[in-house]
Amino acid sequence: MNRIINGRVVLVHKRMYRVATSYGEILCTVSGKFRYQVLSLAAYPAVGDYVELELQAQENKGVIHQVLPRKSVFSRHHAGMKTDEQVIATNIDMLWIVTSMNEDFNMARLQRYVIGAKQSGAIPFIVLTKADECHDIAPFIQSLRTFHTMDYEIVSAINGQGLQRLHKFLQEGITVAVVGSSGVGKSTLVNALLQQEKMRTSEIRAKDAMGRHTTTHRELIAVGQGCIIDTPGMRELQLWANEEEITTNFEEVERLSASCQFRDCTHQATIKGCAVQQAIKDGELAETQLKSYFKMQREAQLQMKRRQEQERINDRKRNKRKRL
Ligand SMILES: Nc1nc2c(ncn2[C@@H]2O[C@H](COP(=O)(O)OP(=O)(O)OP(=O)(O)O)[C@@H](O)[C@H]2O)c(=O)[nH]1
Ligand SMILES: [Zn+2]
Repeated sequence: MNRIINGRVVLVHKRMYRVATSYGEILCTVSGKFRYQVLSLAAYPAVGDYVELELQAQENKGVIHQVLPRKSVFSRHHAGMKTDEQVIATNIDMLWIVTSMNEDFNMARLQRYVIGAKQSGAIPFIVLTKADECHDIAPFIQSLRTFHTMDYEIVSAINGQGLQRLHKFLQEGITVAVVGSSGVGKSTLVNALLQQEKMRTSEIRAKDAMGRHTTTHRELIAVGQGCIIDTPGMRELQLWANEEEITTNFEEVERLSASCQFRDCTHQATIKGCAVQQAIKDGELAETQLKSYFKMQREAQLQMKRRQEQERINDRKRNKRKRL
């Protein structure tokens, strides 16, 4: 009987998984039984997952038997396809939504990431990059007012601005996923954080199955006391079909809620001091816009519930098979 151990997935490459364990990094596949029992692509191991694996007699090889329940999931969906969920990172505490302060800055895209982040169960945080090249940061900060409840940091990987403050988030047991469009500076930022620790990044950056360094695949790396998951730039982060409309309404309601009397205001008609309801009375906001906002929130909750239900079904199936 081979030894069964726990580990955490640090890199996924095709159907190979690199897993960090107390025995070092083990290159794994999933067991035949896992493949047979798995109900959706989203249930396969993803970066950040804690897994149970069986060490093979052959050195540094293993077989994954089980993915342990996920505490948070950042995923991307394809419009019109219910089951097509692509898991980007799991078990994350904080999501750094990275965007550069230049012509690539795109509010609609940023909002999509914020909505996705809120859905994931991790705390969203905005990182504005390339401060060294930006002559006027004011308009970018101004745009962020939309997300009144969210914190942000202005950084530069070139002159080191803001890096120390980001580094402080990397406490023991904390996992941060870095997301954002291609070219905004995610990998450069992660490298800069590592360099601040005076570590040789070449040794830390994960290698693929052939031993080559790779930047095209997601990876989890130890930084400070915590972990960072660097994700590849996503060309699009599709959440819902009528996104345009949803994000506009989202922006409106979020902006107005900054003036609500209570920070956790639910914007119902019966609530005192609600700026959103006031705006409806004043004719500044259409009731349908608020309805659309509520609908989006319900959908997000539903998605969360579906995921939890799926976990339960998977668990039950696994237990049943164990008894057979
Ligand atoms: N001036 C300046 N350039 C930066 C900074 N950070 C990154 N860059 C440049 O921006 C380009 C893209 O940086 P990457 O780190 O590869 O971007 P990424 O977000 O990881 O991109 P993907 O891997 O495609 O998702 C590179 O040419 C970097 O040198 C910064 O703080 N200041
Ligand atoms: Zn309100």
